[in-house]
Amino acid sequence: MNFPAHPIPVSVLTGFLGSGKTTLLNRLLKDPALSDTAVIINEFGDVGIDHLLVEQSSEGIIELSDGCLCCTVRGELVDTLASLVDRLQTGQIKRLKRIVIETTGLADPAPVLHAIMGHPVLMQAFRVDGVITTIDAVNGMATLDAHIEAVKQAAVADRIVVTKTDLPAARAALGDLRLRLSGLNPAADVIDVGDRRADYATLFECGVYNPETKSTNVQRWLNAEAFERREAEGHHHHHGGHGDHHHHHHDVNRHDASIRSFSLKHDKPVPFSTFEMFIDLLRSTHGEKLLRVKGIIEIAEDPDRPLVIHGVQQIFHPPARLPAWPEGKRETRLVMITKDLPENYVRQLFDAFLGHVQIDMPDRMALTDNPLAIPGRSGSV
Ligand SMILES: Nc1nc2c(ncn2[C@@H]2O[C@H](COP(=O)(O)OP(=O)(O)OP(=O)(O)O)[C@@H](O)[C@H]2O)c(=O)[nH]1
Repeated sequence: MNFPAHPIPVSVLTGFLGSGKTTLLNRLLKDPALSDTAVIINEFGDVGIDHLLVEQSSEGIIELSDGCLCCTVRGELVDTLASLVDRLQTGQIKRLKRIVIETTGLADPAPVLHAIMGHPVLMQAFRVDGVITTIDAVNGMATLDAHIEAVKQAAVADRIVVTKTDLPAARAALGDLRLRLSGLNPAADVIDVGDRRADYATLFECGVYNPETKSTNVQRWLNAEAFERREAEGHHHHHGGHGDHHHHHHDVNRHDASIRSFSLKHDKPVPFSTFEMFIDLLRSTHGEKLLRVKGIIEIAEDPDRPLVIHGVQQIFHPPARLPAWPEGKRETRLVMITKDLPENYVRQLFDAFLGHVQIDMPDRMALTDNPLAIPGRSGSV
């Protein structure tokens, strides 16, 4: 199989049943920037596939009137992606600039990301650009309360689009919903569907590196600053006398207690093997709890070219190198969204590996020899 000159970006559009995925996508597809885009409806054989697009795609892949391509998944997502590459190579498809995969409302987006990130062949042809999640402003709070899938969809997103904000019933809940979403996932840009920013430029090109233009945008991809801002605000609430607001914040987030989002920093170069051991240990012991991990790492052996890591549960993209450090500080930064895995636990493990010795934590040697020595390993985390 010959691969496209540059990996084709894949965007995953997710969101609970009826939250407005198809409505948003149909609007976006009118933008000429999304011409030569293939749309895959990820059916998973359950419910609610979108009739409009499916009807149009009875041949599997067709040209839409605006020049977009559209296909539907009838079998495995992997087969569909592989066949797209085939058709590109045999000239059946002339150009394919992007793929958008719309998941069903009940799906956990992780398996969709795994289909690309974890496949040795596909990951050379495609790159995960980002996850866009729609949340309905009217029903969003109740949906998040009742369905952990909806919470996960919001937690793994790079962009969250709040839909149905035009409805009068949305107004009362909007403030709390936005607060809750930024509590779940501080790094995701939360955009109102009626906002001019709910467009191609904001929702796509979320990746850290665009091989076509050779441009990097770490700030936009990692958005570690959002965690720092939140930490600063949390501190302010504790000490600044804004007790009511703080209480309110907790109240809004009380249902999401199992989800944690936090950032880790380190200001010295890290030997590659040390960092690798840290990630390997974390994913082998708690992989399914790592909803999303992104990071930029200063590796001791090659400190001028930062290592980029990107994981969804146990599956990590093969680590990539950026040609140089982006603007701003040179330091290791990781952002993590976890489920049932406390921040303190991960932080202590990180510190143990990176050499901050703590009295009540086994050091790196002890942890590598015996992972059972990690506090919480036996299920208490
Ligand atoms: N007023 C209003 N209605 C919307 C908006 N977005 C979607 N809807 C309506 O909500 C309903 C569901 O929208 P869809 O776009 O089909 O939602 P979906 O997430 O694709 O739904 P499933 O594929 O069933 O999961 C439709 O009746 C839409 O017209 C919005 O921003 N405002």
